[in-house]
Amino acid sequence: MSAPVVWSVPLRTRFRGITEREGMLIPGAAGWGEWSPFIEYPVAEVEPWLRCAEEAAAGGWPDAVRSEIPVNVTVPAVGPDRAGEIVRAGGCRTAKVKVAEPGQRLDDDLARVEAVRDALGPDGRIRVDANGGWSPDEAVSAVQALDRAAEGLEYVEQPCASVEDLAAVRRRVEVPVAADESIRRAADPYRVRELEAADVAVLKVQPLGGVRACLRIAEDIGLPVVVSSALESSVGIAAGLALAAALPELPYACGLATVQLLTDDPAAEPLLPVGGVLPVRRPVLSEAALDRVAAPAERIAHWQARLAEVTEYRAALGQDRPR
Ligand SMILES: O=C(O)CCC(=O)c1ccccc1C(=O)O
Ligand SMILES: [Mg+2]
Repeated sequence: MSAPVVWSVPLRTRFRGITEREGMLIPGAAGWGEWSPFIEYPVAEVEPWLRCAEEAAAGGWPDAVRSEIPVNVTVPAVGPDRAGEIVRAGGCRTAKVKVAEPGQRLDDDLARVEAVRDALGPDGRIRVDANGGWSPDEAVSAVQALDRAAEGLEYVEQPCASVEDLAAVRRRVEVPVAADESIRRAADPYRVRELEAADVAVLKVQPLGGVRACLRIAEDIGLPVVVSSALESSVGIAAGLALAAALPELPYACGLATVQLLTDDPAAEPLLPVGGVLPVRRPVLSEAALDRVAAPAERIAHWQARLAEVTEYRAALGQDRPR
């Protein structure tokens, strides 16, 4: 059995403030698992991300009930021309557009969404993701304006940061509301259900502790689920696909087409959509690709130290094995 590998690749365009994405690939009996928490996350928050990688490596994903997953193209907070190019290159019938980027204005979002509508044509679907960037009042007026610019929004993801504000906005707009950070970074993901704060649950397998853990949340939360990536390589995307494939119902396109945002990938055939869908499969890694994406020595040392930190954290909790 081979040892863990650390990969690092530049992004095609800056996304949530990052220009480079990196992580660790962990081998196991069932194949590779990906552990790629964001650099700034503290140890308690990155521990469930490791559980996801360990589950992928060890095996035990639930049975698939479908073999293809419809996906959205993800449009970062770029200018309108670039947004149109990304949508046309993606070949998807649904686009998710980032809005409320720090340092930008609503006019930038409106121009981006209009360009996405032009590129998609009248029957494509448009959703927007504000990553909690608006106050409730800002959210209400922005959502109404964006709904007009898009000629109809499918939903707005995480318009405000807190779950209480999400619930308040949901009562003031007609556009459906999706919860993302209110589930994956919340002490209690079920507050979304208690407060009736959302119409859609966005689930990401790494922050939520793996495919089986997410399947349980999906069963309990009582909302339609959109499986979305955390900007993983094809190895991590495969875990999201395993969840999307196992859900009894999948009424929306998933946010798993983000390998398009990376400049390279460790897989011989990266998980890029064809005709708006991704196949449900694990990628095969190639030696040549692993050489290209290999991280420099100081980043390997960083990830090894971080892994040791999680191991110590688990031991301190009296939990040296993952839950
Ligand atoms: O859902 C998608 O289309 C892509 C994934 C995505 O947007 C994302 C990727 C990394 C971190 C956060 C987010 C997010 O949904 O907020
Ligand atoms: Mg989101």
